[in-house]
Amino acid sequence: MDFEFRAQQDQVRRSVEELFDFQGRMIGRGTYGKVFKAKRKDGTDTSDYALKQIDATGQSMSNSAIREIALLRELNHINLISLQRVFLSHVDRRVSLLFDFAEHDLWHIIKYHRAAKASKKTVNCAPGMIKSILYQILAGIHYLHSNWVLHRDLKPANILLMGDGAERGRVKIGDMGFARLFTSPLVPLSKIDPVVVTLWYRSPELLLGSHHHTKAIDLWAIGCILYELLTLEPLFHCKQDDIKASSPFNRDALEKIFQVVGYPTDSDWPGLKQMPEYPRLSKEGFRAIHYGHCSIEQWMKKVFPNGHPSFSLELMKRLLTFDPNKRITAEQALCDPFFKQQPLPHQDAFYGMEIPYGKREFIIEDEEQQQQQQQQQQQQQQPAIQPPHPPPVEEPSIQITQENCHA
Ligand SMILES: Cc1ccc(-n2nc(C(C)(C)C)cc2NC(=O)NCCCNC(=O)OC(C)(C)C)cc1
Repeated sequence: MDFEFRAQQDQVRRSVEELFDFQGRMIGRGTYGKVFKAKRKDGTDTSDYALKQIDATGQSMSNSAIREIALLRELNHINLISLQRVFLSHVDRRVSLLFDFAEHDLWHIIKYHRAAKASKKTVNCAPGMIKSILYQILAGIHYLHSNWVLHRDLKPANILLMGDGAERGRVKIGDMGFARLFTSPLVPLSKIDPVVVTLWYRSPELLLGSHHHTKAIDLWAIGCILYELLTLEPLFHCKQDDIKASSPFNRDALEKIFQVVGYPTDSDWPGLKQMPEYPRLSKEGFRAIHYGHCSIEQWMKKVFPNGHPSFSLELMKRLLTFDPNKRITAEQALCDPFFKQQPLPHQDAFYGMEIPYGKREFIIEDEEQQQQQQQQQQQQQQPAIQPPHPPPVEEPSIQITQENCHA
């Protein structure tokens, strides 16, 4: 080791604590460690950052930190969260990753609209909001897939949206990892932590034991997210299976999928009979005749008898296609006529509307205050009335450019 060089480096290297203010501003946590809302101390820039502190004590933690750094430093797309800096502290063996900060995410946005719907409060959303969000998710996933990176865990909590500022209403796809149970089991996990291992976005091939993660698995999840944005209900809402579920087969999730999409015929999905868990389907009593009348058309007609401006049945059917080999790709989806119809997908998903969603709340560490925080969150189920925002600056909507859409 070049001790002189090391000593010299230690002199100039500024620790993350010296450069950033983040104490007491925890906004997320998981098995990896914690996420703080951070701001530069020297005021050179006033923007907020998400500081992810990984306790790289265990071997697995440092491996995942290395994987996250190695992956993210290779990726660069406006619809993916970006890694700004890495801080290694030898003293406390801690790795700190600095990301751009996203004020909102689809888990909180959907939760807000569900609470508003339940309390009969109307919330005015811009008509093109869902189309813009869907387009931006597809653009980010298309970039990932063209770099042979799969997401594997797309769900609302991993779809972040930038708040007011230069990137207002821009989708940033992230991966928040697994949640760790800190709080008392009193409050159901799905109420306090958006990041829950859930089966709701899992494709039929995974539920039937496929061992290969493919790009098609991400597109299935996008189909489920689109449905949930439109109806505020998860499409395949099944009981939260315990995380340690041994076999991938989940009867509740498959039942839900068949009720909505129908039961796949041999011509729909020639590979069905080869799926590892296929024998369990007939063993557990699943029969095609039970779902004869079920189809997405019939299901969506029930949900939207008069149709919906931000909904394309064709695109949803192509996303929720049983056979992964027939499922639409992100590239094909970006070229769907839906995105060429008015309203065109705007680069600001919140264009033409005020942002009604609250800001991220700080998580208080110790136990007794935690109870207090949960009670506070329960009371705040009612959407808070937000201060008026200046109307958005006129911006060009996303043009369907060549790089996005290879027709
Ligand atoms: C081990 C590992 C963990 C995460 C990732 N990963 N992968 C991706 C892509 C490929 C989807 C862009 C992104 C990440 N990492 C993250 O998104 N890290 C979290 C970013 C900061 N956290 C954050 O913003 O959290 C709140 C609670 C404020 C929403 C990679 C590897």
